[in-house]
Amino acid sequence: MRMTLDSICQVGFGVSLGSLSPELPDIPFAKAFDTVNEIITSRFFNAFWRIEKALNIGKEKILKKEVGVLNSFTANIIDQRSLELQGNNRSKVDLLSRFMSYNDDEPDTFTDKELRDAILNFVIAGRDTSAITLSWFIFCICAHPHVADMVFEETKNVLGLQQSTWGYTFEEVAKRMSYETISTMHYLHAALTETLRLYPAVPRDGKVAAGDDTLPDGTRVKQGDRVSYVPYSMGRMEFIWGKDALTYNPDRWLKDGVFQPESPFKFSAFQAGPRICLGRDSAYLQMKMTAALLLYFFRFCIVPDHVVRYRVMLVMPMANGLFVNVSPR
Ligand code: HEM
Repeated sequence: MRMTLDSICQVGFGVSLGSLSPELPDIPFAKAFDTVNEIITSRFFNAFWRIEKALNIGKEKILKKEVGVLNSFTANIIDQRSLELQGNNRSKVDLLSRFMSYNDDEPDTFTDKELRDAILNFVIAGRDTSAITLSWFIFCICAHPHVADMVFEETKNVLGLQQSTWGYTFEEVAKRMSYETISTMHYLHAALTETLRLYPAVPRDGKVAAGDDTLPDGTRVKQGDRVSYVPYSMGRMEFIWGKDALTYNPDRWLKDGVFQPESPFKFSAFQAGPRICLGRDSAYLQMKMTAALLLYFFRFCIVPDHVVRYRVMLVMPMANGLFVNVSPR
């Protein structure tokens, strides 16, 4: 979570949070973000949240305070960036700067509130999803150590490294990674995709019908009806994936060693259609770089008796975290 938070803050709005620095500092923004996420999810199970909100009591009181922390964090970034842009400092290439540059051509294209929502949207879209997927990936390779060995071999071959990892630093290996080298790591791509099939970071996604419609199977939907699709269930259905639907098998995605994508209407972890995840390629890039580095240098093994369970939220984290023993290769 710290790594993906630092990464999305840098790419999204050019801010270096440093939450992954060696002392692992408490970041108030990250804490507030988690609390807000959790309380908003709990509203689904609490019929009285509107009353609590009106009276400013219980969790709703905490929510109000933590939303204040998020708002002042984002307001500071927007103010700072406005000053830089007024001073004609256009060196930043982050997403927020790009949104704000639209206001140059047409003032007020985006209000500060819309910019704030864009920032938070990128954090929620980019932080938990990739971090959770990497946790489930480590879980899967612990259960299937031959997959970790295959990723090690692929990383070694694609990046031109030696069998023995001792001669290299993390930085040296990371520097050999580029769009080109990463895009030829087909086995790792398959192993991550297989993880998302069985453990989709967004396990269920709800929609509200904008108008009356009929689904392909003839089901009538009225305007305002809620419809959900459930990638978690779809990823485990035998009639979609075959008899071995419950088996973790990256090879199902490969033909002659080359990754074969499936229709997003079959593999729905990133949604499908015009509103498909905008960050999919960026997520794969980040997850592949991280996974390749980790599996090149280390072996992972789940701590004996540690119970791994999912937790039902908007995303699908592990209820008790993932405790692993890590040893050098
Ligand atoms: C494993 C990682 C990821 C998964 C599984 C994932 C999944 C999804 C899903 C299911 C949606 C559709 C949500 C909905 O409309 O109901 C979505 C939308 C979106 N995602 Fe991702 N995502 C991931 C990573 C990222 C990253 C890293 C970013 C940003 C850099 C990102 C940016 C977005 C954005 C902006 C949307 C909204 C697109 C739109 O509404 O047009 N995602 N993602």
